[in-house]
Amino acid sequence: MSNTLLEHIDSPSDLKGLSPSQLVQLAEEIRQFLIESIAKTGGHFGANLGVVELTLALHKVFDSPRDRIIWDVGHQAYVHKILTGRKHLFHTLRKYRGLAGFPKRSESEHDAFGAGHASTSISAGLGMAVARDLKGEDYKVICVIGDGALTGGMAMEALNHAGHLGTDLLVILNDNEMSISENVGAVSKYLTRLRTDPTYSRAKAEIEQLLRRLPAIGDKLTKTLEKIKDSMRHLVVPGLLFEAFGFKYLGPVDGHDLPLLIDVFQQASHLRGPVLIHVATEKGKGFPTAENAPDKFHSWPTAVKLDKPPAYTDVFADALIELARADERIVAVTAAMLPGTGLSKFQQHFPERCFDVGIAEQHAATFCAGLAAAGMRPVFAVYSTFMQRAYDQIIHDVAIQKLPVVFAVDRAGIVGPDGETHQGAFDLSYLRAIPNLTIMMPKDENELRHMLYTAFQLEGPVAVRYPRADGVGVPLDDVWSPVPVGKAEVVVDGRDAAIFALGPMVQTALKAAEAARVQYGLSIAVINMRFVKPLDRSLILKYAERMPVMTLEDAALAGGMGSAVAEVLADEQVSARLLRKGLPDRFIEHGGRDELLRHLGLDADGVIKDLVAFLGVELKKTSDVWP
Ligand SMILES: Cc1ncc(C[n+]2csc(CCOP(=O)(O)OP(=O)(O)O)c2C)c(N)n1
Ligand SMILES: CC(=O)[C@@H](O)[C@H](O)COP(=O)(O)O
Ligand SMILES: [Mg+2]
Repeated sequence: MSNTLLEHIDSPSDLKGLSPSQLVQLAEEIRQFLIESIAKTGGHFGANLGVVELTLALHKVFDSPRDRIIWDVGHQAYVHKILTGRKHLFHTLRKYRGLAGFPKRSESEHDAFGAGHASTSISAGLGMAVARDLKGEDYKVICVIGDGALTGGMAMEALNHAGHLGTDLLVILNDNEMSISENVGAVSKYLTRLRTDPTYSRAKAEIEQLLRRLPAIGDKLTKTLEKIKDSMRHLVVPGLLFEAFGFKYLGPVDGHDLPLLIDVFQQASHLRGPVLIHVATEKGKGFPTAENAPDKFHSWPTAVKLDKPPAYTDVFADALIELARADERIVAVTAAMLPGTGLSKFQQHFPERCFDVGIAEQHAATFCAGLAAAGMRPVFAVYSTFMQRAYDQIIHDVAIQKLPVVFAVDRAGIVGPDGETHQGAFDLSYLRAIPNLTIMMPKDENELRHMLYTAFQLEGPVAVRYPRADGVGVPLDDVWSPVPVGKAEVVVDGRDAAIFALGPMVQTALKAAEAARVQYGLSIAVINMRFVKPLDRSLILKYAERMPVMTLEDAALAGGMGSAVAEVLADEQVSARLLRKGLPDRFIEHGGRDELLRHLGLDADGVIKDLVAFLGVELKKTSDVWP
């Protein structure tokens, strides 16, 4: 479809001259652009289709970048990026060195605040508003937050503080009644009532009756009255929750009626103090398949490859179902990530033993502590990056009390296209310091099953971490066998050097060791670490006292498994040669997982290069063959 208007939009100022009907046409062109582009690149889909009109109205009424527009989570900021001079980059969306999938201050002056994790926009916006006031500056701060992100406690903390300060702040609540799955919680129910409150519809009928009794009025006045009536909705059905927080509440407003949105945003721009506009939108708007299944189209669906090994997430879910069948104490908890963690499947089997708490990781962790304290065996399935939100709860509520909570840490290590905010880089570093915690990572999908089984046998908190990746295709045992706690596994013995590898890095180490044998005649031992806490200290010493040692992990070097090994050598006063390989001390940008691992030297080629350089001997390369 030729984008006649869209082709001429390179900055928000290009919107200023467009008529309401042209804006409506532009909305459709943008929708078509999104569908065609995301179908090719992948990425977040439903949320962006749902905010086409909202974003156009924002950039029509407000003056970015002078006025700050902050996107909560930021997965719905593609239209914002299209309107702010980046539409020509969309073929590089979430690709290495391409357009980021979330707002990024380094990418554009229009990206007022970076995002990726939910519920941060109001806090950030309030900070900017207070800075504006302190500096005597004059601009608007607008926070766009979804109904899902509003279930995050941080959003409530910020609403509370904003109401206390009373400064000028505009919050646009983009309510599509969806998180990734259907939204949950009392707030969500409240919002639905606001959208459908019978009080409103009764009052609306009374107003219509009154209008009908007025002397004949022109069509235009009726339309204007219609708009005023709709936007007067707040007088009839006040958003009591938001009014209690000190916000003026406007809405709910039809989030796909572009002229109405422009009217309401213009009205709101003259109001002082904190204002919340409740906008009702449809996730996936304009793409019927997504409208009918918004959870399936949160991200553009990836093609299912039938002949590939199962993903770690699926192996986890299937194993948990088997274990839960045998132990009714097992309950599963997620923070709004039912599909991503595989718990949707668990929920189908055990609906009464599966809890989606909303985007509330802190609550989820302590909710699990309470479940465990009362005799259940909870598992909190959570992405490594999102578990960062629950750090104090893991210490204060779970570990100090040595409660048997299993943390199924998915997306551990490099995740890829979601970039800096989502890489699961830090869980080893932040978990390892916590006493009473057991931390393990399987070398393949079969060992994941046994580790999960073992986790539920332990009388204390356990973290089992696994990557956003497919398994290696090993057969899955049909009997459980407990993994000996704190014991590593010698996969291949060797005499010239030893690679202590963690998780799927064991497969990488095996490839590198075999190549080193073929190309250089080296004999390299490969050890499957299995546990980062407790470590297999005796095995580490056995090798480190006899040969150079490399550690290999898909995790931050600072505080990771390699650091743990170094601590053992230091504690035991062993002067050994140790090379640690893992994620460097910087945030890792977006790109494909394997591509990023390659750039980081964490693929087999990178390992053998570093190993040869580390061993330092003039090695005679006998072959270029890669086994
Ligand atoms: C702290 C945190 N937990 C989980 C997620 C994963 N996540 C990304 S988008 C999303 C749902 C957001 O729902 P909403 O705010 O309503 O936005 P919508 O997609 O409906 O536009 C979730 C749970 C996240 N980004 N941050
Ligand atoms: C925006 C967000 O945080 C989620 O949508 C996340 O991108 C999902 O990641 P996965 O694709 O790994 O499930
Ligand atoms: Mg939503």
